Amino acid sequence: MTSPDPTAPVVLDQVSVSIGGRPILRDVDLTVRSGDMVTLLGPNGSGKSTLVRSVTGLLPHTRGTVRLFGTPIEDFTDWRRIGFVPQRSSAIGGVPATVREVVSSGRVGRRGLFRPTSGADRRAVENALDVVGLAGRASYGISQLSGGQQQRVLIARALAGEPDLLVLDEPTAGVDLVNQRALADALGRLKETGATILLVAHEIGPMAPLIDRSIVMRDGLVAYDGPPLTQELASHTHHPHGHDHAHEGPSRHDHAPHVASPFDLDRRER
Ligand SMILES: Nc1ncnc2c1ncn2[C@@H]1O[C@H](COP(=O)(O)OP(=O)(O)OP(=O)(O)O)[C@@H](O)[C@H]1O
Repeated sequence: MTSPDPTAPVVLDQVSVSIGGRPILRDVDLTVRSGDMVTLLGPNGSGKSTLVRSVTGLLPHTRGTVRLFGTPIEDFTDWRRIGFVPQRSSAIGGVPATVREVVSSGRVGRRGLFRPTSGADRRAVENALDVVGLAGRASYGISQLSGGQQQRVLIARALAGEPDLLVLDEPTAGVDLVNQRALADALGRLKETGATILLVAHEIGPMAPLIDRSIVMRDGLVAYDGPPLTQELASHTHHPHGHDHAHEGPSRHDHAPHVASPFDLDRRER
């Protein structure tokens, strides 16, 4: 379900990505429209993380065009508009910082590196901590938190930047229902501000009512692009031909536990 709008938050036009000469994404066409929450589903290794890493500028594409808000990614500089929550990683536990410090680092793009924090910065940080339910733990060291709480810190960090586009890579993997509900709440509130959300997800759970559209990846191709799939539909339907494109019905979703990706504190360094 692509839109012709070239200024949409995310537009991929015939995008291919190869890693070490091996094709990982193949001729992907995709548009994420403004204000939509889109879930990216698909089996283990189908290319979901590769796609979001391309969209967030972490991984160069080898062919095609990636546009963010109408600008080819090579020329895109307004990174403060983009928030990214990487796959959960134990690496964050080793960061010697408090919860508030990590969340505040999400404001750097908004205020500039050496500018003093403003009232708006402090409010955004407190609000983000509140939304993920960690206001009471703001002065804790990151390593004192559980894995699910650390994931919420990363989400708060992205929320503090008040992004127009938030990209999350499996934020609910291994996260209990309480944390999943907190995340759904946070995303719902972000969505109300008009933000666009692209979410790689295995567990849809409490986020289901927020979802506008689902995309299913298979072998580096888009196998389905259409109305939201329920967890059940996504796991019981099958596209025998990987090359088949959107609008033909849902695809089988046989996700296995994810491959961890490195924790990237600053994706803007590239
Ligand atoms: N840095 C890398 N070097 C080599 N191969 C890679 C690299 N990153 C990803 N791949 C390969 O690309 C393919 C797609 O991986 P990707 O992580 O994008 O899939 P995914 O759909 O996100 O999977 P998962 O659900 O397990 O996270 C896999 O076969 C993976 O092994």
